[in-house]
Amino acid sequence: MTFTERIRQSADSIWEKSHQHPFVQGIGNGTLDIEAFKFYMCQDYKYLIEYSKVIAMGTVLAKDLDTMSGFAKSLDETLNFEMDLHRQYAERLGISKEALEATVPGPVTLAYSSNMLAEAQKGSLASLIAAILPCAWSYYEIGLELAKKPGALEHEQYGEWVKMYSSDEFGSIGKWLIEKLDELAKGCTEAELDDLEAIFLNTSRYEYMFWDMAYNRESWPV
Ligand SMILES: Cc1ncc(C[n+]2csc(CCO)c2C)c(N)n1
Repeated sequence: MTFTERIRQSADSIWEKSHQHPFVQGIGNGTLDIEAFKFYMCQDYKYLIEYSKVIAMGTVLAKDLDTMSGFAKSLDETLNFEMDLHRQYAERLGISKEALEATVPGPVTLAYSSNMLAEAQKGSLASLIAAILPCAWSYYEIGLELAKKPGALEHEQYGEWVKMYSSDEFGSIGKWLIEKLDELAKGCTEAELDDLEAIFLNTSRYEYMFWDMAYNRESWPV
């Protein structure tokens, strides 16, 4: 079993809860309240800004040009492709560019992005990848699952979302990160692997919490 197969297996019960979450299911069958989706889009936009900074740190921590180049490509894709989806949705849903950018990150968004940045700052590329891998990987898994549902890809509101996250482009980012982490894991001690697994599990939990936060449109209590 590869290292990423091992951590995917230990995160299975968390990922299953994300797959079954009413927000995710609602995107797939088209019943999600559009107000929850708008809330999600705005929070996710702020999240992706911080995610982009983590990816940029990947280029700094990379030990070879190929890896630097992979992170640079992923940075470009996040800022100019994935975030374009959000900008287009915002326009269509009547959210101005200013309002999108002025979104105040809620507690889960802030905790999640701060945790990724903190793991990246520990200075090892393996920790950084363990902290971001569930993002790319779980969205691709969810995208592929939802794309199988009748009508999901053609849905007036959520079809574009399902199309983007089930696309080969997104799949290949996840696969690239999986390969990198498996390569790096070969040089790690068992204690280091346990640390990486814990980082991966925490991000998996935050992914679940992000769906839940969006579904409940949760912001600061005071
Ligand atoms: C909370 C949250 N988690 C994951 C993603 C998806 N995602 C983030 S970065 C990336 C890979 C390349 O850009 C993917 C697929 C998201 N949008 N929001």
